[in-house]
Amino acid sequence: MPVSDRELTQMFERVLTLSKVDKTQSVAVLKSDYSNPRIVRAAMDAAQRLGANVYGVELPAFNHPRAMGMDMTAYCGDTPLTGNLAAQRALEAADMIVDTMMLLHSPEQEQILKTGTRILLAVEPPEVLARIMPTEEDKIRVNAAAERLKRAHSIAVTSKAGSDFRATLGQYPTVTEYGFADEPGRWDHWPSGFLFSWPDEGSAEGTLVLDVGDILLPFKTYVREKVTLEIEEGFIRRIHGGFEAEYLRDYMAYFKDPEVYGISHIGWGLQPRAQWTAMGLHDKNDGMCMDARAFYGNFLFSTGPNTEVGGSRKTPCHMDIPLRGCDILLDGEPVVLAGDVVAPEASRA
Ligand SMILES: O=c1ccc(O)c[nH]1
Ligand SMILES: [Fe+2]
Repeated sequence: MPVSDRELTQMFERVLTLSKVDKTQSVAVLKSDYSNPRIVRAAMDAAQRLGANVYGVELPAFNHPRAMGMDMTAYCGDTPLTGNLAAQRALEAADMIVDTMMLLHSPEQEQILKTGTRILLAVEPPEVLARIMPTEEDKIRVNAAAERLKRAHSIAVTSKAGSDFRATLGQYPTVTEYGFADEPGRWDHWPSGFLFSWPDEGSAEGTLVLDVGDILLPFKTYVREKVTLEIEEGFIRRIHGGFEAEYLRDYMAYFKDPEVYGISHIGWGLQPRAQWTAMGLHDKNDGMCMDARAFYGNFLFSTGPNTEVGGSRKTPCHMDIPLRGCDILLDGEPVVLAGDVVAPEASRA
């Protein structure tokens, strides 16, 4: 249901407080032509009400002629910040950035975070921001799961639909998303509530079956007939099934870049307030549908870039694909069984 501007400002005050914004801090609000002006204004007002030094950085929109669709995750890597070193310096000067235009999966985001600046992404509709307000409990649960993922050497994912996927882990860090950026150099996304890492390069193997009801982002579609992905040495080698398989093959082939078939972040959802059904109640241009990435007990895998963790795969095509009903085992020990979180106990809602 609609959220008032006053409520949106109060929500930002809460989330910026969780992000340790106070009168000792400087906050840059990063925006572009397509930013939601209500979110920009609420972030500026809230940061100022918390006593921070606030400033705006506005970048002309970046349009790549080959990008399709309005979802900001559909074309990754180059952003309105790419090549604008003066603006990047202005952003690095801040203690914290509220990003209303999406730097995610860009090398510039990594460079900014390395200076100790915190970044909070906030691009979802205000109604979604309200329904999935971050809490300290979310952070405790996600971090409990991260303690387990950090020490995992292998992941195996199976499902009744026929998924039988494995990879080794350890080459890349564990990334947590709990909805506020409270530590130096931390990136987070409001709303969220999940965690992931990347498979060791070349180690992802097996089959992932998208069953009826699983989700394809940024298409924002629920799968209606099974799609089977065959993965060898870290890359998707074959995609077969019916219409959705053909659509996915055609979309990925459009980028004419072999790196689009690389497996990107893999992890699982821990947000009970995110709903599998929410995507069906929104238009395709209503944000990027974080409900689908964060819903409790999903197995979220993705394809394409690994720049977020210093990898060299900077391909613009990024698919986020959450599956339901999977078993996820780390070093042979279950964390999710049949789409329900079973361990660690402190991560269960
Ligand atoms: O929060 C996000 C959003 C998109 C993505 O690819 C990862 N995490
Ligand atoms: Fe992703």
